[in-house]
Amino acid sequence: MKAPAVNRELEELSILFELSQKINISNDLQDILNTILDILSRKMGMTRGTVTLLKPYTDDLVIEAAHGLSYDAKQRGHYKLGEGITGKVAASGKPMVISNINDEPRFLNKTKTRSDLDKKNISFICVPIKVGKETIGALSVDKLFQKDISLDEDLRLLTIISSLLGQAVKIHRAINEERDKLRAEAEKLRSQLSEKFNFTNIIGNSSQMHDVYVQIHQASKGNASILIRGESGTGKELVAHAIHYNSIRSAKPFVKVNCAAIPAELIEAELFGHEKGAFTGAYQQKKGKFELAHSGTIFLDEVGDLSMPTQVKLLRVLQEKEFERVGGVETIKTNFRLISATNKNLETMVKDGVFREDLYYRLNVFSIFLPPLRDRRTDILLLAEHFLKTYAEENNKKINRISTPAIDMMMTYHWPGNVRELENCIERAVLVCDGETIHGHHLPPSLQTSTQREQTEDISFEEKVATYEKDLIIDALKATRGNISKTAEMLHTTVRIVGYKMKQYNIDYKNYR
Ligand SMILES: Nc1ncnc2c1ncn2[C@@H]1O[C@H](COP(=O)(O)OP(=O)(O)OP(=O)(O)O)[C@@H](O)[C@H]1O
Repeated sequence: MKAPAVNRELEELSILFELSQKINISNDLQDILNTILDILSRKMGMTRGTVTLLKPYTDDLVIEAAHGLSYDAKQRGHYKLGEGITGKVAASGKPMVISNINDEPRFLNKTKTRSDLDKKNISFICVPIKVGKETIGALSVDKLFQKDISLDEDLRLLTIISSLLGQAVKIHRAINEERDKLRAEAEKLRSQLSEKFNFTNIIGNSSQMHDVYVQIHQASKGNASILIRGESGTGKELVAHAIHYNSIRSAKPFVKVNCAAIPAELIEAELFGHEKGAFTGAYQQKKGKFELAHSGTIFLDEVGDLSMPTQVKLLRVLQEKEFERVGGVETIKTNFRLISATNKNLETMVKDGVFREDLYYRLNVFSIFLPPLRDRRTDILLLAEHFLKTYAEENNKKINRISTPAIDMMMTYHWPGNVRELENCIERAVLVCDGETIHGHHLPPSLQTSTQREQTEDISFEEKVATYEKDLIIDALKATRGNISKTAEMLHTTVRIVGYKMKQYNIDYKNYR
């Protein structure tokens, strides 16, 4: 059998090892503090552990974490520097040990968690938490008073732990300061930019977005046709709006046509209008989008989805600025500005003979590219906080923070559905969150990274392949906004196979619209 002293040393070593590991892997200070107090209680019989920290630039001490204290008791735990034992330790930077708190008049018992009966047998140890020479708080614990056991060993262990804790607080404060600095800097730049360009609803401070702002500014000054490119959900429509509302046409109509959503046989009537009786169901004359956009801007979204015959007609309108309604003979002249957008590779389509080269040049006089969100990660936090504010207000909820682990999950995710997916993700998180902070578990399962999954699940080869297959399909559905034939195209497979796999994995395409 090992001697008690050896046992104690082993126990201390294992505690210190467990703690330093926790500090190494976690960025979440609350998590670290709770773990420390939990280990002290579990392994050393130290109950009611409390970490009290000085609020920066004040002499107020506030309970940051407490083991075995209710929420109300924690709220009562406010001290002034120098007040009570905790306040004295924080003020002097020296530890205090009280073998029996019943004999100690300075013991304030502010949290009111010990009854008089309890107090009889309790010792109290409080050590300062320091960063360098500065004392930033105190760590205290209760221990059952035992006549024959010296408290010196506990004091020594707590002093080591509090120095580890000091390091963790220091790192945490440095990260927060850095983040606040970046946020303030981003806010400053954003307001400078929005003063200059007034694109208040477009969020993003990455260098790529700065290029986009400059291009929007240039585009809105002229009258040339603009082609906006980028994956689905990157903000192409937002940019089209910004160009229009910053141009001299801003007081005139902005007319949007989603070329992919209108059936091929109706697109011409939609664009150019029709006369009464032009086809079955044409009960009266109807103006087309080009006519409605007179003096304003027409925005052709998903222009890569236009059929060849419609492309020919569109080309004529762009060249001559005139057209006839379907079934009509009168030539209508309009003055519009054209902005179009696509997530397709038009150059390849031209090469493949499915998109007219002359139309391509007409559309692409000035092009603006919106980079995918995964290529401008510095915008993720800014966008997430913007959406958090919007949806918290909309849902009357007081959520004002996103936890560090949740931020890490968002920063490492690849966002196949881009900003739209991030927006949906935050909207959902706000709905399911019932506190003041968005945590990792409020985010959708797709944000759990594959490494996290591998760590938690010991799964077979077949299951891994199935997970990969499922992820591929879901990513493609997000990128195509739930369009099955485009998903099949993107994955170089058939609609039948996608349909079969969706059934197999219980995936509903409607969730990605
Ligand atoms: N930079 C941004 N700042 C704020 N919101 C954004 C930004 N980019 C996109 N969004 C929001 O994300 C959603 C999708 O944006 P939008 O519809 O403009 O994308 P899109 O590229 O036109 O997508 P699609 O190609 O699928 O039509 C919208 O709700 C939009 O407001």
